[in-house]
Amino acid sequence: MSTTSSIQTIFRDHLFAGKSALITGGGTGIGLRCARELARLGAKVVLAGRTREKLEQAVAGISEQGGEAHAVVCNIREAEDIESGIAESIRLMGGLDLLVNNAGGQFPSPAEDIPRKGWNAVIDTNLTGTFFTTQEAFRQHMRSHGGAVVNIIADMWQGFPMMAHTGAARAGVDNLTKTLANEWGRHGIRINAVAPGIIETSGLERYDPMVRPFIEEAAKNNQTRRMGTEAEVAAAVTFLLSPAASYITGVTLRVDGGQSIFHPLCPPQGDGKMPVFEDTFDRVQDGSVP
Ligand SMILES: CCCCC/C=C/C(=O)SCCNC(=O)CCNC(=O)[C@H](O)C(C)(C)COP(=O)(O)OP(=O)(O)OC[C@H]1O[C@@H](n2cnc3c(N)ncnc32)[C@H](O)[C@@H]1OP(=O)(O)O
Ligand SMILES: NC(=O)C1=CN([C@@H]2O[C@H](COP(=O)(O)OP(=O)(O)OC[C@H]3O[C@@H](n4cnc5c(N)ncnc54)[C@H](OP(=O)(O)O)[C@@H]3O)[C@@H](O)[C@H]2O)C=CC1
Repeated sequence: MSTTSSIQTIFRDHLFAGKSALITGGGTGIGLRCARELARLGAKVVLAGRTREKLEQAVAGISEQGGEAHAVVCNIREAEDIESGIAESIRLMGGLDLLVNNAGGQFPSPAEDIPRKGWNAVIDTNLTGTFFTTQEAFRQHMRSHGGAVVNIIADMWQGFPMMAHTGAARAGVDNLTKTLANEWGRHGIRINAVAPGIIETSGLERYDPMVRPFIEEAAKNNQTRRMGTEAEVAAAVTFLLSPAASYITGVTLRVDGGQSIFHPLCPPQGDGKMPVFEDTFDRVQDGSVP
């Protein structure tokens, strides 16, 4: 079974024909899933990240299925990388209509133990990197051509215990989403965000395995009683980038099964009756469906 042909999408063929999309952190996980869907719908895509090998593998998968994809090595913690990465993306695709600020990460730690270098790494990636990537996209292309941006943040609405750094950074991006939507609407630019709950991705595997039981327990605290899928996040991103969202800017869409509305008077119960939206490809690969 193929990678892009088997993805679940509710969107029509050629929806993004003629459009150019840059997805940071596009080599893996949520970013790659968004890139696959955008390419499947006709967009040219650039996948940006720090690891060339991962990017090239992802590009090959999309290209095999007839999508147009390119890899751009770019560390969003480095100003020069952002400037040259955006320029290279525009050169490769002939424009930059859509930007998904998905690159990010953090490590679990009690607040009292977070070292300054670790704090700075997380803020530089998730807040500062997101801001300057967006600013550079604006300066080099979107100011004169318009566009649509989606920022990926997180469920930090009640704070983010054990991840104070990323909670602060993502709350900053939520606010930036509103500021930039106000400042740049006059240039024909829409800016929205998606706040995932706990999503089963390659990213979770990068944490110490000792953390996994806590993540699995936490993932039951929503009305679906499970983790979300990459397809469920990508569907929200694709919608916000699409013309169907042409009257939506400055909002954050929560894709968390209701995790962020947890209420102690009515905690989630039962086995989870809501159907999942996912790619059969993922389960075929891991052997869980025949
Ligand atoms: C209930 C759970 C919900 C979870 C919801 C969210 C899930 C996700 O977002 S998963 C997707 C993202 N993936 C990740 O977050 C995992 C990857 N994380 C990282 O790569 C790191 O944590 C990073 C964000 C700090 C980036 O690392 P890197 O670029 O490699 O940065 P440095 O090596 O320069 O590290 C700088 C500095 O950061 C401190 N540090 C890094 N990791 C840890 C750690 N595990 N524990 C404590 N401190 C850490 C440390 O100070 C590092 O400096 P040095 O000690 O000099 O290396
Ligand atoms: N999975 C989840 O439960 C949740 C995830 N999120 C967020 O969603 C986004 C995607 O995560 P997910 O797909 O799960 O995990 P991944 O770890 O698979 O994705 C993160 C991507 O970001 C890239 N990246 C990290 N740092 C940088 C950097 N400095 N410059 C450029 N690229 C970078 C990584 O590639 P490389 O290391 O090669 O650069 C990787 O491709 C992240 O922002 C994550 O924090 C939010 C809430 C929940």
